[in-house]
Amino acid sequence: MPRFGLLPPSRWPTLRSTESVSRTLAPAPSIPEPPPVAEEDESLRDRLRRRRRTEWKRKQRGQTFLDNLIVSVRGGSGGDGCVAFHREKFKPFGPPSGGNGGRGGDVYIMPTPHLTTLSSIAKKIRGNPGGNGQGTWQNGKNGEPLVIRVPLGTIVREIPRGDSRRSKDEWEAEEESIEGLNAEERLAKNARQPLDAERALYRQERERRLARRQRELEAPIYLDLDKEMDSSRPVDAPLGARHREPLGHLVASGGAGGLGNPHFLSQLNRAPKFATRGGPGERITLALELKILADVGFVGMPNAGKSTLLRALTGGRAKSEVASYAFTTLNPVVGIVRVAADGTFEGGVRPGQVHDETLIEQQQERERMQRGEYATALTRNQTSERHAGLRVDTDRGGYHFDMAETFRFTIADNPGLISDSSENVGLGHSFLRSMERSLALAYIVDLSSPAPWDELLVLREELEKYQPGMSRKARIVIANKADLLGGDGDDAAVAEAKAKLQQLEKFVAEQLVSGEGRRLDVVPVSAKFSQNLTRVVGLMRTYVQEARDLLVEQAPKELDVLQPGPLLTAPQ
Ligand SMILES: Nc1nc2c(ncn2[C@@H]2O[C@H](COP(=O)(O)OP(=O)(O)OP(=O)(O)O)[C@@H](O)[C@H]2O)c(=O)[nH]1
Ligand SMILES: [Mg+2]
Repeated sequence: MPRFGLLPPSRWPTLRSTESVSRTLAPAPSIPEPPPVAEEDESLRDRLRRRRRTEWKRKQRGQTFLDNLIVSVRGGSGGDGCVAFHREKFKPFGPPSGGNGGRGGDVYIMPTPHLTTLSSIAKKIRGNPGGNGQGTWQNGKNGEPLVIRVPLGTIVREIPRGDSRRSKDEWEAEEESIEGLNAEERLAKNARQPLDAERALYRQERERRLARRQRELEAPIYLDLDKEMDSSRPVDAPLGARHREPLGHLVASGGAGGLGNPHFLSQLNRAPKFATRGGPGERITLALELKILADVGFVGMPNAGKSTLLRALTGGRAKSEVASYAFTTLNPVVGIVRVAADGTFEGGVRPGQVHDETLIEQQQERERMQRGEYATALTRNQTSERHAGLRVDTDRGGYHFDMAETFRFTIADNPGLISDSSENVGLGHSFLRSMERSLALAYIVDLSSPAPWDELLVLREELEKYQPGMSRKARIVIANKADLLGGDGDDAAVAEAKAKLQQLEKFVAEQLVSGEGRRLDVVPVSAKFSQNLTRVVGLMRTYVQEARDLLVEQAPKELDVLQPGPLLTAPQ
């Protein structure tokens, strides 16, 4: 409703007549047709639409996997000093007795193998504050150190000055807090007294900050945390010595504690009624980046069976979702392949195992539970001879691979790559970052599709678009779903399947080469029915072994340093 109260009635607007109303409702003059949208605009719009859909899909399932994170870290602030005077019977004016504040807690960063994602790390981390001082000369408690636990394979970088993602440092924050205040207000805000002790404290804090700025310029923090920190007790430690668990790398130290009022006792002031505040902790902004360390990375189109293969190779231990729709896998999943001396692997020890779609398997599991099969299954300490009454559960447990294992490597299942993934179509190709450090890549194609070789060209192109030269890491083409070919075993269908495989092999030999001009191996398998997987594991093992040997060869020879120099050699 318009408010006319403030206007004289002569200036009130007149109500519109019905005629004018009907005029406004008359059909609008026809708008000229917009010019036809250029084809490029159309494709751009299409790409944006797909990107939005991708992001929506990732959000819908919750962002449980995170491989890039910016955290702002602040050391704990020091506790404040206390103003107190000692009181005792028959001593009405005791000496000043305020305790000092405790030091703020330092913040450390430590890699741990128990995490696989950065999603559990808070974006703002603040160290524990030091306790305030109290009366009767009680000093405040020092803040407990805080350890930020990050997954193995995390790279920590300090964000440099001038980068917009960086949060303020101590000086900038202090400047901002006193902006627009006059000198008196500034003094009151900081409660700083022009005293010698106070000045000394201020100088100390200034020096600390200057040293930190210097360090920031000369050696910004860069940590490549791909090794677990050794927490074992040194063998030569004295008996009964206290063993401190490692805390990791120091990233932000806590602020100094404030001084209590006994510090300001002087000849002129016998009853100082002031103490100092604790100093603020260091502030730093860190960029964390997680690079998964999988030895072999899977690259394939959606629905090629990558997740099924991961489950088959790890004996169902790696839980990657399997379903018959595209983009089931949204984030990389890592699994471990354990191999015995005779070439058998953990996933292959139970013959006849079928790795079906996740929902179907869950349903089967539920039915098995309802039939009470788990209740009568053998536990790890029981054998079928001693407990003849119990049934041997062939599907679960019972077989322990630990004794037989002689070699292990990790494999990573990835979301599907499609043509134009580099333009953020599908799930994009940012997840390929996690494979940059893989020792080898495996192409997975669906052999039952009409032209599996076309998939290979797309995959190679997308890898190259992500990082030129990346496709040279590919060592093997796994032709999955071979069980769907060959019909019921009639000669014509088998001959057709063989011809298709030969065509694929020919294509690979002619078109694809990996690093050092090597030909890629082609292996037909059925991930669902665990067929021909021993061969795949054997080949992967050789790639991983070769790459690891190469790494050892290229690594700087640490032993050379230990060789005795001319001064250490025994006299002739
Ligand atoms: N017959 C047969 N079906 C298979 C085989 N491997 C996988 N499948 C089926 O193919 C479908 C897709 O399998 P997934 O393992 O989810 O495929 P993916 O490559 O991980 O797919 P995205 O995660 O979407 O990229 C599922 O229905 C599987 O049951 C196989 O060797 N034989
Ligand atoms: Mg998958």
